[in-house]
Amino acid sequence: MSAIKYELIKEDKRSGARVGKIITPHGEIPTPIFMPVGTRATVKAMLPESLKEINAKIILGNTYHLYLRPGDDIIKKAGGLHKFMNWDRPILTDSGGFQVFSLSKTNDITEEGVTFRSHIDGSRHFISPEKSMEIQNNLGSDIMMAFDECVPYGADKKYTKDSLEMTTRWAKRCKEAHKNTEHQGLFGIVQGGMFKDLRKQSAEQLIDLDFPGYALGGLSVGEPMDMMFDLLDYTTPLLPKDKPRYLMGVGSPDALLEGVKSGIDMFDCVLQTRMARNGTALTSAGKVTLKNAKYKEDFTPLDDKCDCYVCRNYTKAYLRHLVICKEILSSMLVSYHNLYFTLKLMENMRNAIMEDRFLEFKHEFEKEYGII
Ligand SMILES: CC1(C)O[C@@H]2[C@@H](CO[C@@]3(CNc4nc5cc6c(=O)[nH]c(N)nc6cc5[nH]4)OC(C)(C)O[C@@H]23)O1
Ligand SMILES: [Zn+2]
Repeated sequence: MSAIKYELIKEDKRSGARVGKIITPHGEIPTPIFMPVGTRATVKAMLPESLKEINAKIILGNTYHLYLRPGDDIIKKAGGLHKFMNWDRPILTDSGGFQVFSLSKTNDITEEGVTFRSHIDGSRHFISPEKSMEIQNNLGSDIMMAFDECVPYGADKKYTKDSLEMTTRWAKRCKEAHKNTEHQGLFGIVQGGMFKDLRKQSAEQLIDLDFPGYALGGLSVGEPMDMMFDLLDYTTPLLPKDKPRYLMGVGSPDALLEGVKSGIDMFDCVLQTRMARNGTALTSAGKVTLKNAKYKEDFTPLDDKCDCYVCRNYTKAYLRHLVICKEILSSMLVSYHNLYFTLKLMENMRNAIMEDRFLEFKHEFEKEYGII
């Protein structure tokens, strides 16, 4: 019996968009949903109470980072990641493979697993599918991701095919090593690079292994946006309708709209909080770069269409002042607004799908945001 169940509530008649609900041991998640990224047991500059205020339903943690610091053994002793970070809602943990490739300098990939040097102190480590399962089990996340190889953008077809076939073998090993099936669900990750036939092969092989949910990996890795959207449109419908689909590492408002249109249910991205720390806000009229001198005496809210705590209590001039002075509060307030804006966009998409006006909503948003 899987710890993760999905209920399909409504399908859009004119696109792949759909509304659903994911039921997890730590609560229910309405979909489509955006998941704030809490890599090292914190969504940067956000209190758990603030995350609840903006209606965050699920956050991400990361196996690679938490294994290196503070150590999954310490988090286990603390009673698991939920207790350790004071977050009692669902948590999804990525499996570590991707971070090894994107963060650590030297890594040696074999059938057994990956040997790498820590990006923190250069110490040598080894992660296998079994080790990734052990770490995620110690963390106690509601949704665990299979250990996979994310091939770099531009990898050739032979390498990509060999890699996806190893990722399938690793997924099988993860499933066999996955013990705590009552309390933790395990999602497979579709690879296949930029090749549609390999994406199909990867999806079919993982569907045969029967996971409670499927992620699209190997995207948002530097490929052109329209290439990602084309692969999305092709691959998403290959996945089971009665299981959640998760697009890893995506994304900006335009990518979220396209992903929902293709039938994606779950998203995560560091963009919202990373941009905030650089003083850039997402608003209904597009991006606002607060450092711009034109905001020096602009005493209007960040976004006059946003009803969040930040837009109700502060002005662009004040936020610009905080950013220029590199005040810690600037990261807190702009992160709060960017995440609220993104979660509100997902809620508005869910409502539009329920009311059979998703494509109209998408067009209106894109026009006002400046995408079209
Ligand atoms: C969009 C934005 C701002 O997000 C940033 C930066 C560069 O892209 C990101 C986001 N893209 C991304 N693609 C992924 C693919 C996989 C994957 O195939 N497997 C597994 N296990 N996890 C994955 C996680 C992923 N995250 O990846 C890092 C390098 C984490 O920084 C993120 O641009
Ligand atoms: Zn706001």
